[in-house]
Amino acid sequence: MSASPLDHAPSTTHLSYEALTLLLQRIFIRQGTSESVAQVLAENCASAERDGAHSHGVFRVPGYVSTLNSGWVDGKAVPIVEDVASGFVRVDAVNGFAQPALAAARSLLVDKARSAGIALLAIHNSHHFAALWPDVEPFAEEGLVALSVVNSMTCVVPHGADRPLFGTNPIAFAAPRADGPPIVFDLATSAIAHGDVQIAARKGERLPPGMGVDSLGQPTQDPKAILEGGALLPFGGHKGSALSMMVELLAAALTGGNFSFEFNWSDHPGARTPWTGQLVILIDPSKTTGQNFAERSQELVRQMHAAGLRRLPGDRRHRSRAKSQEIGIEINAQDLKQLQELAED
Ligand SMILES: NC(=O)C1=CN([C@@H]2O[C@H](COP(=O)(O)OP(=O)(O)OC[C@H]3O[C@@H](n4cnc5c(N)ncnc54)[C@H](OP(=O)(O)O)[C@@H]3O)[C@@H](O)[C@H]2O)C=CC1
Ligand SMILES: O=C(O)C1=NCCCC1
Repeated sequence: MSASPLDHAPSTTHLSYEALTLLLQRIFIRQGTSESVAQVLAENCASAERDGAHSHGVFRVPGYVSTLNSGWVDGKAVPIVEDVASGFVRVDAVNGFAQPALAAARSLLVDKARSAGIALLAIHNSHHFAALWPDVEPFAEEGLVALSVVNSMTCVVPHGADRPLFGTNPIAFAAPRADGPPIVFDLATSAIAHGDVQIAARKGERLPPGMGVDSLGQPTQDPKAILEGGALLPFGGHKGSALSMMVELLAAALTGGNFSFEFNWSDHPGARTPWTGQLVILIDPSKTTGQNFAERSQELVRQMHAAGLRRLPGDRRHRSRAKSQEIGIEINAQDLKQLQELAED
């Protein structure tokens, strides 16, 4: 059999952050979003891929596309920002994505945090399909402490319960420090993110023990059994379960958004984005003790390293970011072809 030219085609390729963002922008516009929404989603998705956050990078694009095509989310929604009180901002995302809602409220929120010392943003009627750290990291780069929570869709069995109720409900935190990038962590309150279960299923890999149960409620390491009628478990038993419950309360009950179990997308085949809420809290640390917070957080990091810690949350992302900036963002050639097709569809 003679060799096909494809036999020699590279299996991966590298794109600059700008080129990937432009490609993603074209896809989102092509699939029915406004230019401004496309820009926010494209930057978010390209940042995730650049930082090696693969469960929420280009892997998510087909899900965005099928959701937009299903009519479940409004890709052209214009968020309504309400200045409700000295430290409170409320946004109705009008059935659009959460990140454009955050972008619309951002400058008002930062002004309030700087003047009152603390400010709270409650977003409802919103869809979040992404990693949460891009929502908080930029605030810490401006010297603010930021905390955000978002709830997702029912797929996690609360500790001690018989059936799924909670979402995978991530918590993201960012704080400035003196001699380095902000300290950032961003974690699902489930034992594993739903996206990582999908990726494992696609690759035919088994999961570590303790991540989920099958349709009979029995422990399983088979990602397909979790996705097809099974469910995830919270991380850390009752502790992760309590945090997940807190996320439901803060991201949904407090904002006016849906709990993870409250929306029904069955009339929209292809819909993948949870229709929930998001809370963001900003604190201006200069208003609290008068001490230099960034020096204090740097001291904590110094002591953690002195205690033998080799990896801070966020270190892996920053290594991936630095590599991507040097050689470009690595994209699987098949994925790139699919993205190009979606941009021209
Ligand atoms: N929109 C939504 O509804 C949802 C989004 N998600 C997203 O899924 C993503 C993945 O979540 P999850 O799987 O829980 O994340 P991980 O378990 O991979 O990582 C959680 C955090 O811990 C850090 N970390 C991981 N391993 C170590 C280690 N060995 N030492 C020190 N720090 C470590 C990570 O830093 P680093 O990044 O540097 O590895 C990260 O900040 C998140 O971005 C989350 O926002 C999840 C659920 C729902
Ligand atoms: O990975 C997850 O878990 C989720 N990510 C995006 C929104 C749905 C849940």
